[in-house]
Amino acid sequence: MKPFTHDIDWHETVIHIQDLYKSFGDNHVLQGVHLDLHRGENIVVLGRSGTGKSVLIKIIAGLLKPDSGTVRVLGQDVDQLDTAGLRDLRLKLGFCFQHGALYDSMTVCENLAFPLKRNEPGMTRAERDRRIDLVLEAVGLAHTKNQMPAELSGGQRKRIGIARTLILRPEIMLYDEPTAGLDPITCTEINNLINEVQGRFKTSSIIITHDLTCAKATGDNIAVMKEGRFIRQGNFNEVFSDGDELIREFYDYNFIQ
Ligand SMILES: Nc1ncnc2c1ncn2[C@@H]1O[C@H](COP(=O)(O)OP(=O)(O)OP(=O)(O)O)[C@@H](O)[C@H]1O
Repeated sequence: MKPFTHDIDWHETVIHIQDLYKSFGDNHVLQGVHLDLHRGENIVVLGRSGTGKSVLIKIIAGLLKPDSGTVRVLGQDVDQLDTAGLRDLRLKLGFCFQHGALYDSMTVCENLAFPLKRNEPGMTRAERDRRIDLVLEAVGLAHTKNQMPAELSGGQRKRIGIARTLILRPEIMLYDEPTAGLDPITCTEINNLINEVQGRFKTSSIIITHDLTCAKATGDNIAVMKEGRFIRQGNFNEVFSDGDELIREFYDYNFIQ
């Protein structure tokens, strides 16, 4: 299990979700979700395909409206925010998409400069270069600065994707299947990087995954979603205690290190 992270501030909740419901017609996707993410904490959300993990993330980012319930992010009720408020909030949320979402026609450096130019137009070139060097060093890929994404391995692309998210200094990281499609050694490297980011940048994170090894390595807490709600929450050992029939299915399709 992940060693206890001492930097978690259990008194400060950065995401508070209560009694969250969301349906699409007869498809009742979220049916009473509760979740508290504390400052500095990594929560892993485990759930099979189609259980509503992406819908939950979209509601947190204000991209989808819930039918009912409370969604408070960094002290603000998301459904009370106007367009400008939502834009400001989203700048504090760092999305790490499954496929890295890099621009293939730009170098690594240009990929990292792009969000800065768009969101921090007043920044000088020297400041931008410093910020780029810092995040590249943080993900261990300073030497790839002038390379094209096509020249990188899958694991390196993931790392650059994480660097590009970090460059805007988000308070909360949202990782969508960070280890999907990677070999076991690269998975371990990405899990370690997620923990390094947590320690170094003091981010709080929601990590969506099907990968139990990733859950065990990165989660301070694990929340297991089934049929629209979290059926188990706690640290890895609490959630995956022996003989729990409800979550046994996760062991059936995972190899756990
Ligand atoms: N905009 C939408 N309109 C209608 N139905 C939607 C919409 N978005 C999601 N759904 C439905 O909500 C359910 C949950 O989808 P969601 O994408 O959140 O699943 P998931 O848990 O993220 O799955 P996966 O692990 O495969 O990404 C699915 O049945 C999906 O069809």
